[in-house]
Amino acid sequence: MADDATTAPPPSSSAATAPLGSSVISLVNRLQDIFSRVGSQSTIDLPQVAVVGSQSSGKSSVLEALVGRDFLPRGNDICTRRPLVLQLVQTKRKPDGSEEEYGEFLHLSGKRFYDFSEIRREIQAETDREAGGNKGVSDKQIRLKIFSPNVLDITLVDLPGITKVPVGDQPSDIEARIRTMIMSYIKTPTCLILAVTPANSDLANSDALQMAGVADPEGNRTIGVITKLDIMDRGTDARNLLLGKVIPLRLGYVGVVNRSQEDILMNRSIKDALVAEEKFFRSRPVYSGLADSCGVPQLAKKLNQILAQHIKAVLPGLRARISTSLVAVAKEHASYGEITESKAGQGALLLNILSKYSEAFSSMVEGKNEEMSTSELSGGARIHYIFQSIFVRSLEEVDPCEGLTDDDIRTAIQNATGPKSALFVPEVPFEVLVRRQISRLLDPSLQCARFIYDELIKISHRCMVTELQRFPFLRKRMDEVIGNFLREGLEPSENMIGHLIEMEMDYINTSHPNFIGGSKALEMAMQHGKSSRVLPISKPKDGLDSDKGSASERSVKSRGILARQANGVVADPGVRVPLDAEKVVPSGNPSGSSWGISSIFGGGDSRMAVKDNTASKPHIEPVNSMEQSFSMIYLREPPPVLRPSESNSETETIEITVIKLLLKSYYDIVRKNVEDLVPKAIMHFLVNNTKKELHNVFIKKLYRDNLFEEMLQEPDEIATKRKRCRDLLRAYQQAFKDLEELPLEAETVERGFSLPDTTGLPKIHGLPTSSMYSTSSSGDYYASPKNPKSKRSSHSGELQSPLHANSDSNGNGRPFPSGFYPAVDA
Ligand SMILES: Nc1nc2c(ncn2[C@@H]2O[C@H](COP(=O)(O)OP(=O)(O)OP(=O)(O)O)[C@@H](O)[C@H]2O)c(=O)[nH]1
Repeated sequence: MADDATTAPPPSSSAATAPLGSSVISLVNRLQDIFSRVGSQSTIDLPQVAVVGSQSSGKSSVLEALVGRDFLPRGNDICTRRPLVLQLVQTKRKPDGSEEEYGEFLHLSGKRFYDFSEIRREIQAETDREAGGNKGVSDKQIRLKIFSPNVLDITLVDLPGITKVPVGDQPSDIEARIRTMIMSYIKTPTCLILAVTPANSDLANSDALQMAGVADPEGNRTIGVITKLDIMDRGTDARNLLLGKVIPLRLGYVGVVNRSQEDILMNRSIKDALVAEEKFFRSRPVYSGLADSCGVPQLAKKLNQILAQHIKAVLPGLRARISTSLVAVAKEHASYGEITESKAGQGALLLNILSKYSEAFSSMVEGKNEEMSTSELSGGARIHYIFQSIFVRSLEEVDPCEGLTDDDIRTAIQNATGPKSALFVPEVPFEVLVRRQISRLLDPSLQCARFIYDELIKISHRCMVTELQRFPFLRKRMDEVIGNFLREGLEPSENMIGHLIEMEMDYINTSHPNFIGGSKALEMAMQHGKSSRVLPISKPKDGLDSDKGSASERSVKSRGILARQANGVVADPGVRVPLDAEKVVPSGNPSGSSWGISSIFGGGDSRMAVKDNTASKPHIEPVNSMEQSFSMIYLREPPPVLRPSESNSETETIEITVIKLLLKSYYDIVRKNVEDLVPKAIMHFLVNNTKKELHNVFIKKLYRDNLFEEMLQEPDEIATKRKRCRDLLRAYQQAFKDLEELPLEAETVERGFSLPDTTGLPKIHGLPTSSMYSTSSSGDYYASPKNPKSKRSSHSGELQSPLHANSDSNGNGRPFPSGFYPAVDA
């Protein structure tokens, strides 16, 4: 009975010899514990095991013996005709300690098979459904899961045997088909190959070894299994085969004796079969000294060692992963900081945050931020970009005469002369027009300040994002304070910009050394006029409007460029103004010492010269006034809206050109000033002032005893996160420590020692490892059990499976459920 078994002495040596389940299960369980503690779903992927061999070589029997269950259809007439993928899934023991083992097919998902003979029947039925009832073979898998707390999460694959001659419904190329199917499984580098060859056939003709040799030429994952040692020809034995003297195999061979067809018919249990197997080897002196190559438990041990080796190989990767996560969790934990209860502590914390924030703000503006982006411009670099690439460039692109048509200029000129016919190109229209153009600089300058303000707001949002996550109230208050402060800083910058533009508009400094001056402008306009007469189609380089160039051709070659016609009256083309402008206008610059509008045209002297000349201007009479009429003369009504004369005299063209030249020249001076001073004003009043004063402002507004509590208030969510993070951190630290110890354990398993603490099994001694997968052993597999007639060995049911652990996770010996391993009274 089950209880008897718990107290029973160690089982017979065959059952106790490092069963595949026990030692590796313990390792895997510890790993899974580690993963579950850190909340990770990941686990290690164990390699799958596939059995290959020719038909009826005993593949299913080997697999069954390893699993310890009767559930596969076996027999001379019953073949494996579809790949059976058998997934062993470890389940948790129930809280009351009882356990449940069952099978479930993928094609009947949800239906649990607690009776394993029913599983066998379903495999047969499902095979027939797909492959037909007459020996047909299909590569469509049957997927079966066995759930048990005593198994390892491992996948075993039972494959159809290789046949040469088609029988029943089998196609003519049956051999090639089966080989392709087998190869698709065993070529996977993580597949362990059990190459099964019956001892009563020639090893040199072994299909299993031939295929395994192709799939695994290095022999790193192939174990040779020799079955049917019991039915070899009398006088022959498999000693040389097992020693690898016939065909050497890196991982060696294991000879097994499975149940014969007769045993199956007589319902001989696996357990009895294993006992019989042990007896067989013990009774054959020829196999003495080959302990590690004989018997199903030895095969299980070999697999054990390979799995342990595999686990050991993946451990460094797992450790690296845990270590990476550990660092990330530690960082996150640090970001939540510690809870500060005392007033003094809170004050210090707040002060620290405010100072750090102000420093971070300055660093970002100055480009000294440690976490500077390499993918885009940020902080101060964006400010520079706004000044230079947006503001300055946009101003440079502005045409000083934009929005000013020749008509506008003409109107301005005519308006400025008032009721008189002006004698000169007046300064007034220039001033009016230049002011109008300067005023256009105000908007982009204010806009520039706004842009910088926006940038500073953005910078402020990027400061201490992670650190302030835990203090959303403080963050909100800080955002308010800095927002207000920046707005306050924007005002003086905008005022300053307003003043700068007003200053420029208020005093038009025509004595500026870079200003072209009236005389020069006139000279250039004259040259321009001349050249446009010579080359009427050529466009002036300076981009000045030359559309009146051809008009000047039509007009009289008046030299009286400074003389004005009456508004709206077409001058007599025959009348000449005997004024040589070149004489009037000095070619050099006007004396720089003379300030004021009057100096546009080169100072008092030239002005006088103009006056003198204009004094000799002849009286201009309209042509029609010469006609005498005796009838009443009616004047036509003046129109309500008067436009300037449409006449395009050369004089006017030159005047317009002069005005444009003056405008452009002066506008350039102002533009340079604005380009220079606006960024300076913004930097001074907004940017630098914020940098300098931010910390003080924070202290003034936020550092108040009565506000500490409120501002350092953490949302519940942060407290929860901190706690979760702390727990996780501890779990990771423990996991990391545990993982450091595991390779030693894996090594123990690999060497064939059972684990001292969890398996509850007797130790198997003396299994030196000569190579990676070496299984050479001096352990005496055949050592007689001390008490062969123990209660446990008297179970008439199936023997404890080598793939099953015989202990629970606490290391206490625990029998398998009586349902599966029924105990029969001795
Ligand atoms: N005497 C004896 N019979 C064995 C041994 N191994 C297998 N048999 C018998 O050989 C027959 C075929 O065994 P299976 O385990 O079904 O062989 P298989 O390789 O799975 O067969 P297929 O799936 O048809 O390829 C069965 O009757 C088994 O009882 C053995 O070691 N000794």
